[in-house]
Amino acid sequence: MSIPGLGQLAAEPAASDNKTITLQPYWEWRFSVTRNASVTVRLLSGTANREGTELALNRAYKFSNTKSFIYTLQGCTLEITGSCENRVAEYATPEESPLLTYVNMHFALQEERRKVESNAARGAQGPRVMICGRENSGKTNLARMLVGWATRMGSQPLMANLDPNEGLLSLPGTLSAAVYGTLMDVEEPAGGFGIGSTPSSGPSAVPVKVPVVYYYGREKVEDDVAHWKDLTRKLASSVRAKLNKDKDVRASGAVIDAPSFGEGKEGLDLLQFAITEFSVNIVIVLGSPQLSEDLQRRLADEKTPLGEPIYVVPLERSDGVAERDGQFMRATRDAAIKEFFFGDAKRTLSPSTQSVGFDDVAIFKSPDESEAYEEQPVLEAADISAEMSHWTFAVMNASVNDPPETIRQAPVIGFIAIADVDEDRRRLKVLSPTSGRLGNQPLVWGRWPEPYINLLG
Ligand SMILES: Nc1ncnc2c1ncn2[C@@H]1O[C@H](COP(=O)(O)OP(=O)(O)OP(=O)(O)O)[C@@H](O)[C@H]1O
Repeated sequence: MSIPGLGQLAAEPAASDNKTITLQPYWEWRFSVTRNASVTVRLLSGTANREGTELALNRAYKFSNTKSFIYTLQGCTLEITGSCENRVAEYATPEESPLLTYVNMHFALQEERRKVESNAARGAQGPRVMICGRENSGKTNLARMLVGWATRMGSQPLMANLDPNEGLLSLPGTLSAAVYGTLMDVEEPAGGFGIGSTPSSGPSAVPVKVPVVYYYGREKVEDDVAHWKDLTRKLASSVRAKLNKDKDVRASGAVIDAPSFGEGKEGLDLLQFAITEFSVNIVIVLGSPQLSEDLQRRLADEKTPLGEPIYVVPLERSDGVAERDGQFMRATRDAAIKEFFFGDAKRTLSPSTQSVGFDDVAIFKSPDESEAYEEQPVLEAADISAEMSHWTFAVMNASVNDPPETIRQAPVIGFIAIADVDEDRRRLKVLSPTSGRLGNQPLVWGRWPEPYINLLG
């Protein structure tokens, strides 16, 4: 797709020296940096944002293993140090940038929030917005921008992620939600579940957000639709409880990042299911006219439980959205898991390593695929084996004596990893963010993400 006015600057394969670039309002500096490289960005003048969060003047921000962009609404000068593919996206006027439509959307939402503020004590709710679109349409980015901008204006929206492929303040393979009453982290807005939910040994520059997390343990919604629907229902109910309990959050509403479904009937059914569960009243569709039309048709006569109509708003997909191949996604997952246990350059964590007897833990897994097709899959006790080495396990907020379905749908307290299995001595080496005993909590062994890294190696 070509956008009129977009200066097609050739991508620079690698810039290994310092350079200074000046961006006009609504221009973007797009960059892609590999796992083994890093790039440092410093804002020298003007204002600049990454996702919804402003960069501080003269502070060095370091990025690695990411494809992203820094944009400016007022114009800025950036100093770039390091090696990465990058380019400047120029627009002759702000109207030609998709960002302007996103900013306008934000102001429309802010206006809705302002309107309900005075009635929030009587149950009025701010907008519940779901962002839909195909793969790589920029959904997650837009969700983060809308939440970041709202936070900056004093709102406290909830953000929820229904796409198990990427974790929000959590590990991949989960569905989660959290209130954003404060800033996101410019360098890694996705990180933090381990730090937020467990005592950490390092200080955090950005206030901690404690998410509610459910464990799906698979990559795609299609892998186990019934389970995804159960967890989506659970997450929606947690979100509802939060909106009911806190009037500031209620006035701010929620932003929900939907999974990328195809345009077929099943995808539409699942989107409609999530829209109903979360009482969504604004559906943003990024770059997919067919999906917008189909949703518009389906939702035309629907109302939320508060009696509101459901609006479908088609928005343009930015041509800057980057393709991320399997290798890149795997590196991102590895980094998220490693960061959960060990922290990052800014916050080093010291996980504990415990030796635990086979009989002191209760591990559950879903039955094999073949059985799962026959009937609704439930959990079954798993025999401990060397195969479990290097996998992560969800620690569930349930008792080992609870029925399997209760365990499977319980909220997650945290994660542990099995570093080593000694079958002869019947002992496990367990890596945990905290030093407390594992206790009576059941552990669930998902099927994804697979262990790619040796966490102790
Ligand atoms: N304007 C842009 N310039 C450069 N990179 C961008 C831009 N917009 C988004 N990206 C990057 O493109 C990638 C995909 O974007 P994003 O995750 O928002 O898409 P998505 O639709 O949520 O993807 P998924 O298919 O995983 O659901 C991300 O790495 C994101 O940072």
